Amino acid sequence: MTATIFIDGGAGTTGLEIAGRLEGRSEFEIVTLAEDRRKDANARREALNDADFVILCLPDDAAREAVAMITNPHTRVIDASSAHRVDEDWAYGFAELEPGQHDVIATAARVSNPGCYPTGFLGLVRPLVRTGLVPHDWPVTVHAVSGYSGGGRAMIAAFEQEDAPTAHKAYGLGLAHKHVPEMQRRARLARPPIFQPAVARTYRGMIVEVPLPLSHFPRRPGLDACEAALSDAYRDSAIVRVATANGCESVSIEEDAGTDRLTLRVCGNEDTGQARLIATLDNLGKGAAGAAVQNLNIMAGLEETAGLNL
Ligand SMILES: NC(=O)C1=CN([C@@H]2O[C@H](COP(=O)(O)OP(=O)(O)OC[C@H]3O[C@@H](n4cnc5c(N)ncnc54)[C@H](OP(=O)(O)O)[C@@H]3O)[C@@H](O)[C@H]2O)C=CC1
Ligand SMILES: CC(=O)N[C@@H](CCC(=O)OP(=O)(O)O)C(=O)O
Repeated sequence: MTATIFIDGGAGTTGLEIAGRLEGRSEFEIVTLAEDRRKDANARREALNDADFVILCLPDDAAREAVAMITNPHTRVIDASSAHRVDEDWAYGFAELEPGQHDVIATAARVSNPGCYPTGFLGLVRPLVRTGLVPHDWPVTVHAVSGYSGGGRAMIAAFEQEDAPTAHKAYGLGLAHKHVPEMQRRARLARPPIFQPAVARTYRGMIVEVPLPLSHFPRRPGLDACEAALSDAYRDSAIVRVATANGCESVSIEEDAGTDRLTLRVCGNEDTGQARLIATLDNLGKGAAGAAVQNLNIMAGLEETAGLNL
């Protein structure tokens, strides 16, 4: 049977990426609103309640508004925005993050996609906190650089104008980025991480880095122990990969651009006991549209990686 999908915000950056991944999939039929009706509340309400699956690719407020419009108990929702990422009534849509999370997503009516930065951060940190290699009350820091498509249509337009504003810009300087609560809660850390985001003049891709002074931790884990914990956590995943130490020469922001993968590296200096954990992903891939399609596959009982570019 064909399931109907309504992508609210389907004309935006993430919505178009999702539609591209669903093209040619006979299991799904995408419902689209004409350009002059795509922001019409009545048209949206009807589409939201008629669809088997709704994927929200909207700003946070519009995503909350869309959810409030849904009265059909059979409509299942995937929200790509940050509106519901720490809401306990929503399943967290990062299937590889915790044992059993795949099954939670499979039966959920409401699934919140993780943020792009938290995907890299949590992929690196959560297994190390879970296994006790990193103390849960450690004051973790995270530095990350994103391609400019991470800021949606407005940022794309700004970076693509003739006098593009900059090549590399640090932002979130007030340390109150909206991803911080998600990072803290989903990593199960006692303190909010210090998050230092930046955006670069490349369209897509990102690097997320977490430096760790391993020799200061009670268990003094080596780089090998950290890498082994990550390899073990993702041993069954075709999407999350752990690169071996020979991938520690250098890493580019484009490493996983154009794919739906998440690649993790444990680099650093064994002698000083300092680690540099590095995640690469596409902000529009595993950071948004790839994750949404993965969650849709899981919810629909289909092959998890169908339609993904690995
Ligand atoms: N870009 C990325 O890398 C990532 C994005 N996300 C999240 O996904 C969501 C979408 O982001 P993105 O695709 O980048 O943003 P865009 O700005 O590219 O797209 C948003 C779309 O939503 C439409 N829209 C806005 N308000 C309404 C409304 N009330 N009713 C119907 N449509 C509306 C916009 O139309 P118009 O342009 O005409 O206003 C636009 O087409 C955001 O919550 C974002 O945080 C998550 C992870 C990564
Ligand atoms: C470069 C850039 O501006 N990136 C966005 C995050 C993009 C993203 O992950 O969207 P969500 O917030 O829905 O997760 C930002 O920092 O707000």
